[in-house]
Amino acid sequence: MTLLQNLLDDIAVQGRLVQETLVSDTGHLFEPRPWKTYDQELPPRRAWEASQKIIADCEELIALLTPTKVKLVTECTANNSTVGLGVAADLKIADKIIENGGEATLAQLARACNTDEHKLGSVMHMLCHRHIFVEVAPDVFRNNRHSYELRSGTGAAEMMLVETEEGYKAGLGWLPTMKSPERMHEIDPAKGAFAQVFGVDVGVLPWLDTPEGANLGRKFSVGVPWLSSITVVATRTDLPWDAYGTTVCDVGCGPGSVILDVKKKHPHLNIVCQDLAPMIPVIRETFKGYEKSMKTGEIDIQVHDYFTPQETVADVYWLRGVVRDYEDEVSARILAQLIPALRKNPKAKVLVNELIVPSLITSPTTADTPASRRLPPAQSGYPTTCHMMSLSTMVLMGGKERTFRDIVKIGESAGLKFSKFHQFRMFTGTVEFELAPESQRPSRL
Ligand SMILES: C[S@@+](CC[C@H](N)C(=O)[O-])C[C@H]1O[C@@H](n2cnc3c(N)ncnc32)[C@H](O)[C@@H]1O
Repeated sequence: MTLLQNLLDDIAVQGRLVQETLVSDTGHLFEPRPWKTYDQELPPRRAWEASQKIIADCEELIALLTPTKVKLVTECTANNSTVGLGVAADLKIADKIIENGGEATLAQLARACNTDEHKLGSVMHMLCHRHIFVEVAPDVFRNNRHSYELRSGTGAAEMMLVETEEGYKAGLGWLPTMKSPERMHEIDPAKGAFAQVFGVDVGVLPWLDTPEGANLGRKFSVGVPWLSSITVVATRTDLPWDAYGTTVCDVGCGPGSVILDVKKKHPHLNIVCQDLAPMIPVIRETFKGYEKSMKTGEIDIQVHDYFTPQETVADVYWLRGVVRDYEDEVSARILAQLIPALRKNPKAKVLVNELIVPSLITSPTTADTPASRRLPPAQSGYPTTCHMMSLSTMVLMGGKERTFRDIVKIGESAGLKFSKFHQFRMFTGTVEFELAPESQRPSRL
């Protein structure tokens, strides 16, 4: 069978599976409201897996049915999708449609935005083709499920603007960084694409505190919580939090909001939040209202440098977005610092939560096999989004996004043993480790 036949057949099979699982809950792209199952909760695992296969196969089908020159032109002009989304976010098109009673003509929108009607039309028509907004009659627009999220108050528009403004600009520094003999191997954000383009010698985070960075800082403060909210449902749902024991230690916890969300869903858990001293007031702010739990020890906030031996004995050590900031040997040093505590509780698990960069291997014998059947199971969902996110975080924040195998290698060199991969119904995932037997640990540990 040809690739075309295989793709069409598989899409039909997986499509039936999604329909059978969701029954009458079939979603929409027209109404200005979320599809609860996919946008606010998580679809049943069976439906999610079938959806992933359909997405992978549809992407491959589109590549197959697109002439080469059209494919390349589409890819090299895809930045204009970013340009258009930036326009919609900045001009608050979603709000203007809502304020106009849920529907607006192009002329009304152009007037309300004080801009050129033809230019705005080019953006709106392009976005409608990408299923963000819907054109219900010639030059008459409404919000659909995706554009509705861009309304004020959600944080989505601010996150879009981080990427469509500073992220977009910083992207131009990626290739020069890759070609620079001095900086090509650097993961330090102060030497990365962002710093190159903005002409600074600091990473993006310290830059937020400068007068020039204040506007990005404002967008970050609203947009990043929105971004975190995407992964939080899978974080609290797609790990067997009830099976690990009673104490979770969040190492390098940041504001602590992620682990608080886990605690809310699994109230029996005691949580220990660890970060450096400057973060403690921020963590305390997150846990305002939980003073009683802090008194009983159910919630403990600790100053801890993760480059020093772990003293808190817990059942799970949760590290989210920590190892991505460092080179392999430094990441391994952080994980190895857990060993003294793991020795005291050898059943404890170490959970490394990151973007798990996907791969799509096509060998000569699988050239006609649909993409969905070639996707390895131990990697993030939404592979295309994961790749985009992975590049965008490295462009803006530096660091190193890794594959499943890369992360397992780091764990093993830290004296841990891989125990399980947890595929989240999301573009992040978790690699679970435990203490390796003494004989399998590197001799220095
Ligand atoms: C990328 S953030 C991740 C935060 C959090 N885990 C999350 O997912 O939102 C890394 C965190 O590690 C903290 N950190 C940096 N160096 C540290 C160190 N040596 N010891 C402990 N925490 C550290 C930072 O303050 C920051 O909160």
